[in-house]
Amino acid sequence: MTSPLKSIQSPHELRKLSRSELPALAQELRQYILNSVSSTGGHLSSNLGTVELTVALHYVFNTPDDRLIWDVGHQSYAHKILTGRQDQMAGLRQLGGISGFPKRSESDYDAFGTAHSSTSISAAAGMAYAAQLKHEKRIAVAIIGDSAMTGGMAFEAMNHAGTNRTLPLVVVLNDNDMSISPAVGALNRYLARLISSPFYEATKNGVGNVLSILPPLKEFAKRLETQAKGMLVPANIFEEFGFNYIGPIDGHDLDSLVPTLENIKRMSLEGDGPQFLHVVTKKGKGYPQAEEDPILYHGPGKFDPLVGIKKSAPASKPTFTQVFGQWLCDKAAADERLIGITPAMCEGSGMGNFQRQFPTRYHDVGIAEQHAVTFAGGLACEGLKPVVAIYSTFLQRGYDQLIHDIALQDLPVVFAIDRAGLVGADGATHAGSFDIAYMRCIPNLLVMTPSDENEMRLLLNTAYHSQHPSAVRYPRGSGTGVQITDSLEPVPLGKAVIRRHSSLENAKKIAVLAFGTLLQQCIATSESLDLTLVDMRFVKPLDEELLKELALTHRGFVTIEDGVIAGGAGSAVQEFFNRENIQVNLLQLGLPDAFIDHGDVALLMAQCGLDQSGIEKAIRRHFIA
Ligand SMILES: Cc1ncc(C[n+]2csc(CCOP(=O)(O)OP(=O)(O)O)c2C)c(N)n1
Ligand SMILES: CC(=O)[C@@H](O)[C@H](O)COP(=O)(O)O
Ligand SMILES: [Mg+2]
Repeated sequence: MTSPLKSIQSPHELRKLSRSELPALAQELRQYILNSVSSTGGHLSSNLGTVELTVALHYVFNTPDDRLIWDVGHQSYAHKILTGRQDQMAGLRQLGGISGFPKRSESDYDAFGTAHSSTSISAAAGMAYAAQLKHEKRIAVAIIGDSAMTGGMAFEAMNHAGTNRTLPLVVVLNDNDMSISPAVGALNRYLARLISSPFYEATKNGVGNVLSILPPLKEFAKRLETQAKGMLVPANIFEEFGFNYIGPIDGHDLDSLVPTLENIKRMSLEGDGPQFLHVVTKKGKGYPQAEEDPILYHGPGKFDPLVGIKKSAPASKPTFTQVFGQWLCDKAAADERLIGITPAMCEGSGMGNFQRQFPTRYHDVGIAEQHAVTFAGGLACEGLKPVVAIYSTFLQRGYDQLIHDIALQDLPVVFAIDRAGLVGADGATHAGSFDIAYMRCIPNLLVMTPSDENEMRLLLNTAYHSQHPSAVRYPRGSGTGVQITDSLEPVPLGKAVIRRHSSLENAKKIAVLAFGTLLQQCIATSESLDLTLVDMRFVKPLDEELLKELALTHRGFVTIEDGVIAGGAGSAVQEFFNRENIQVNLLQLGLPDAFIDHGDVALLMAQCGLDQSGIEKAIRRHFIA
């Protein structure tokens, strides 16, 4: 039997199929995704849940002329497979392979690069406005998840777009009642009410049933399939924002999806203004283990699909995230003022145990980093001790709040910044490359860079005991396996630690000033080249006394950090020496002024010259050659 999927190298082939052939294609596509992702790792449950929706969207809309913008984009594998990248899925998220998110440089069908949540409606609105202005008959479609809708940007976009009564914009809300964790917030409750309406109950058994619950409103028959609900019940929030709300409909039923989307397309082209389709899907659909546990299967590594993910024995070396989670619980047990906050990254930030042990002091605020930061500020004003656990890349979303609401008011909020440095498979959109540079320029904010997981715990204590806003940044993945203290005591603020003294004569001594875990990559080199090795611990405040002392006896300095060189810790050291009018020969090592794509972290760091041999080569080239 021919494989419909194999014959599809673009949506043009897809659109030649009859509607009755689509369910078989969807089933094959789902199996292909399961087989592919289980062998490469990647985002799974969200992709299994959007198979039919993706087929229907490319079947109905004239892509790539009609634009599809996938919010977050972690659910875009079916889209990638249907748009000519089926054979590239084997290289998903690997060095030189395709991205795990839509990427404009990868395909004409990837209308907008996504990965950070809640941007799709803004981008689609821009494209719709452009089509309107240029009198082009094209529609921009944003596909956004129920949790991504909790990102304020989504409503900023709807507020703006909703006033344009002829805008060719379509928003498809993919409502699976899940974020990575269970969905949270008032919006989630509101959506649940919309779904619990009799209208949806009826449509679950086919659109025809809808007629059975509606009075014989002949004059509306023409539009029943699409907006019956809006005619019969009070306007809902999306209609109040100026969108024509349709649904909710079953997001796995192609016999509902296709005709409804065809009607929406027609209304949009007829100038009926912004349309909002609410579809209900199941995260993990079609793979029982993922349906059962969509959290575990949100972003799995490689696994045997016949068996499912096997709970692995605890690793010999805990991850930085796990060490943070343990510290958080220990600190919370010792201090009832501690409040733990996550913007929708509970598991990823290691807060599962804290949530279970301290439910009243745990806040998952949804995908709302701006709110998370300022909410913490409010708590701090009232004498509580908020700890915001946040990925480096996602803190970028709350940058003004960090400056304006926290640092400017010198509020003692702790920022536990995970995924600092390169993150690997998620690539440039998720790299924590910029946090040292973007934080060290902020007055009052203390910036700490632990060199291992034990140091992280000590610096978290130091941050917690500080009267100022404080950030501790640490990388994704395992620590060094160092013995971890159970201390809850701080270390002296701003004090660096000399890990090794050079035995060379003063005129030949070189000091490596390590900020963070790259210190580990410098140990062997400092031995082989007889260097002084300093664990700087603090980017702000710098250990200025130590720097002055070292400048008296060392002919050269190397700074090293897993953040961008531009404006990073090395620049702080250079600025200090300049301010003190101390002439030094300083080599700054760190990430280049570039976006670093996805791939194995070790390979990427080697490419950046930040592995052991690269570091040694740079030092030799600068000081010894
Ligand atoms: C600004 C931002 N914060 C957090 C994340 C991490 N993140 C990725 S997917 C996801 C949940 C998305 O939920 P939803 O939009 O409902 O899509 P689903 O996974 O349910 O398909 C989160 C929190 C992100 N990508 N961007
Ligand atoms: C799509 C998204 O933003 C998250 O799922 C992210 O990929 C999680 O990253 P970690 O795997 O590092 O927790
Ligand atoms: Mg969801």
